[in-house]
Amino acid sequence: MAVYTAVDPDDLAALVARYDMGTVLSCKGIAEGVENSNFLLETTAGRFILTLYEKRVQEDDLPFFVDLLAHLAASDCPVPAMIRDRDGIAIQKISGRAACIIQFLSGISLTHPTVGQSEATGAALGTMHRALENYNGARENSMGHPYWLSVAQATGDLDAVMPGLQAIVDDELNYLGAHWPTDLPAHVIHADLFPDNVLMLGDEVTGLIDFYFAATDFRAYDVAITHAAWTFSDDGSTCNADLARALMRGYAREISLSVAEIAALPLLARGASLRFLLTRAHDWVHTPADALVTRKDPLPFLNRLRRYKGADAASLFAIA
Ligand SMILES: Nc1ncnc2c1ncn2[C@@H]1O[C@H](COP(=O)(O)OP(=O)(O)O)[C@@H](O)[C@H]1O
Ligand SMILES: N[C@@H](CCOP(=O)(O)O)C(=O)O
Repeated sequence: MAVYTAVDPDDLAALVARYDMGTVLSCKGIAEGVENSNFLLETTAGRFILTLYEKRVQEDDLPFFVDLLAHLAASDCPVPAMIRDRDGIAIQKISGRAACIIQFLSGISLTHPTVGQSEATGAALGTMHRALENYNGARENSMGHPYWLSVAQATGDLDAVMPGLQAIVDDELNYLGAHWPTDLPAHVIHADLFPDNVLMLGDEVTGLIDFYFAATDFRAYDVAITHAAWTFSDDGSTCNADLARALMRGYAREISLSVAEIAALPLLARGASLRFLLTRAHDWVHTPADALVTRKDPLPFLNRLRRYKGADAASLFAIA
């Protein structure tokens, strides 16, 4: 369960009173997620999500996220609104944290997607990218190479996760630093489209959520992240070719990646694997003992990294 910060009932009642959403009936911590504190808030007007922003979300970035979600909703993407109070304010404060009340979307967070769900998600990612091609907003990727370096330089953390991990990560950082592309098509991307951030009913995508890592980066990097997140066994050792083809097929219905983008996918997927390996490794060592959260195992992303380094990695991105 991800609840790092508790909410006082009187403070919550005062917050809800700022909105036209009746009065509080219940507010329960949500089991999924690792980044922010999330609550299912029920009022006499319905269900909402209350999110308190924790360490990796900067308060200054919140207006960008409010605008991004409004842009995507206006482009018919199934994203939740960050709801404004009677004074037009979406970004609030509670328990000393920046917080938002967010539209509740129906659908189920997936753990083990089917081929049909993978294809639908590829298409939803492509539709979202088309909606973002001409979006004016921009945000530097706070989870990009400088962040990777900062985690790798935190003495002892990586070898505390697994002896020898530091050397593997250092080698990979050197390789990716020397070979990372510079001129692929870029715009704001989701950058964390894991199965638990896609709500689905059957094969229909009913919600794309959790945009708090959204940033300006290569669209093909978003495809690589989604590939890494959706198409592997739990331990990260095996890529399921059916899920991978379905994801790529769905995306290709909406966007034709260029030859250069397709060629870059294995390398970008190595970067994606390193990014989640490093954030998970950092959290493995540093998550407070009293936080109500289930830490995520970093090592399945080391296994993905190994798979994407394989000589046949390009075949993992085939469409048919
Ligand atoms: N707008 C929403 N509608 C319905 N459920 C949501 C919504 N936002 C979050 N959730 C639920 O809360 C869980 C955690 O949210 P998420 O944003 O992924 O957390 P974190 O910010 O920690 O990454 C999701 O897996 C989902 O079950
Ligand atoms: N998706 C990332 C970290 C964020 O997880 P979330 O469940 O809070 O969206 C990972 O799996 O490492």
